[in-house]
Amino acid sequence: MTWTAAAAGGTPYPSLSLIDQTALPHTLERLDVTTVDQLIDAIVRLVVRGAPAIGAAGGYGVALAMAQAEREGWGRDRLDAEIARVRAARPTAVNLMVCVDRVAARVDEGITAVLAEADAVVREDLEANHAMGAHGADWLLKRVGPGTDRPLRVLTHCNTGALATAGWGTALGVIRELHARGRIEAVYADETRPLLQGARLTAWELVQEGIPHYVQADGAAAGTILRGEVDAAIVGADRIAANGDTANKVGTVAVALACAHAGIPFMVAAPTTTVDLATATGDAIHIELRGEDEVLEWAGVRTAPAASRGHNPAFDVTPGSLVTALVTERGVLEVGAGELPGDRLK
Ligand SMILES: CSC[C@H]1O[C@H](OP(=O)(O)O)[C@H](O)[C@@H]1O
Repeated sequence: MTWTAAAAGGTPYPSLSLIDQTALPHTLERLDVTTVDQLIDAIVRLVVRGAPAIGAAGGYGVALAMAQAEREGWGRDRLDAEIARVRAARPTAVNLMVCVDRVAARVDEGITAVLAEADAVVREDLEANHAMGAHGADWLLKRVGPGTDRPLRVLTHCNTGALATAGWGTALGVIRELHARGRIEAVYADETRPLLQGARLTAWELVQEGIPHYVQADGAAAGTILRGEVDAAIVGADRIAANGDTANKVGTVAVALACAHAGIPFMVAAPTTTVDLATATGDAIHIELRGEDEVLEWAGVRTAPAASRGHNPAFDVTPGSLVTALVTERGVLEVGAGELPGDRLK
């Protein structure tokens, strides 16, 4: 995502340019937003998505609100209310709240300071992803096939790559690092119903990088794991509670349960901006319920009978006891073995 000041970009107003992830993998398009409403719509429609990416977009959203406030003559109360709307655009990924709060704290210093803080959020996330990739790869290579140089077969769920972050990725960042070290045999990418972030976005990123992979139905994941066809599962997170319970894309907890039964590592990779020590357990995490039509139709074509209702939680919570390894930019915690996020991660 890139910020363009009105003078520089030719747009009549300062704008935030976003890759439109709803158009991938077939077309690479950008959406330029200039208002708070347009940014919120882009977050809700998953034009921009992924916990760190919506956190970064939220940070720039503070600058967008300030520019709109100047154009439209808002007072400070209206500006604060509009920033709060950005903060609340999606409820589960704590990165959105953390990053908006961090950047909004500099509003009184003016838009240049706000943009500098939003840029810092992006820079730090990219640095965190590379650090996470190295920590995660180091841990996995010690744990799986120790003493051998055999490549790994890994499973991942949803999209946790450059599209979902400031770049490189979280779980997909670990996979990129393993590939760079010549240690990936194949990636099994869950398609990730209902919006297909895996089939559309993770597969697109893996193709860009030449990383061998298979797209599979979400329902195939447990069988793939129990048949011993993968060595580990690596997923992202949207909010990690103080006890290690982890909210992530719906379907993740099934992967964790299968890994536990098969005795293979279930790794969560997330920056410390995703750890929410103020939330004690996963029971307190607000799980976003999305529109019924996302599960009742595809590409605007109804797939279920007209009389059917849809149940569409966007996330589920994996108990910390099932998390073999939590990887952040600060290192690896073996949550399932009793190590907890706590202050060590802040
Ligand atoms: C790198 S965090 C990505 C995280 O966000 C995704 O959710 P969504 O596509 O709805 O934004 C999914 O839970 C991923 O693990």
